[in-house]
Amino acid sequence: MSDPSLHADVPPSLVEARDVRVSLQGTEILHGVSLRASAGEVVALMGGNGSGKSTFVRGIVGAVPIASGAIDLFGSPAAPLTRARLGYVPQRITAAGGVSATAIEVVTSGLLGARETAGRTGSRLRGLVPPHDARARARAALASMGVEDLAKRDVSRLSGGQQQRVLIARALVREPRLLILDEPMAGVDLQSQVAFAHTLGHLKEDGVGILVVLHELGALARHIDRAVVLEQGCVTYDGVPPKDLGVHALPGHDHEHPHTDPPVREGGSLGLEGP
Ligand SMILES: Nc1ncnc2c1ncn2[C@@H]1O[C@H](COP(=O)(O)OP(=O)(O)OP(=O)(O)O)[C@@H](O)[C@H]1O
Repeated sequence: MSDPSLHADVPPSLVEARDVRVSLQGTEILHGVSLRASAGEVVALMGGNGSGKSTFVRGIVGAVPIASGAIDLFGSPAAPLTRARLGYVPQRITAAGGVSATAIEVVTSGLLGARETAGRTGSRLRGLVPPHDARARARAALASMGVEDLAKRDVSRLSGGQQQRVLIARALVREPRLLILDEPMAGVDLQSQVAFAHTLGHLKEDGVGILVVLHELGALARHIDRAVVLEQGCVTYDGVPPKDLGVHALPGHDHEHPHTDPPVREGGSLGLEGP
């Protein structure tokens, strides 16, 4: 990494990926992707289906190996210990996985393995048992997602959108400095999206860095500082988020269905620049 003192105006990054390549089953999926997010910054990772968004965030969290390049988390090379400090909500998984568990149990489980649990510094049990205030923290996390009333419900019987909110609460309960969300709004109704946008605003004010995979900026638009667009495993845009545009404006989008979005501009421009 370059000497930060040489760039005093650039805030230190919570995540910095440089020239990341990932191959899956013999095919290179990411062809040198770079991205950074700093404290208090919300970065939207956008792009058409199959452009590599999930593969990239899975590379950051260590779910797929990177073939080359580098990923720093909290200023150090990514490693299991540094990865344990981030909050991650993967794309479209069911909360319970067939196991019967209440929403509050699912959220409390987010505190297991966390290295920064309050009150247990130095304990051999640190990270292996939930902290004493786990249930109160889990309830607060559920409340921040507007689903406190679901605390005692079996997650396997919740709707997809409700499960998604419980999973976001599970990531939030660790109070991570960096939150990585893969399409958190998928299957979530508009009212809940607006509630989550408020939560996101508070997290941002608290200095949390957020990397969020989105197809549309939607309810989160006003909190997004920067958009990074992937196309076929390459970054084709990194800058000011587009206003009122979503994946329809991206070059990789399949334009078979009718809609009223502005056309993609000629000459390699993505039509994503601000107004
Ligand atoms: N385990 C895997 N093995 C082989 N190829 C894979 C695997 N996972 C993903 N891919 C391929 O990698 C490419 C990128 O997939 P990825 O899921 O990262 O895209 P995405 O941008 O997240 O798409 P979407 O918007 O549909 O979620 C696709 O061509 C996909 O088929």
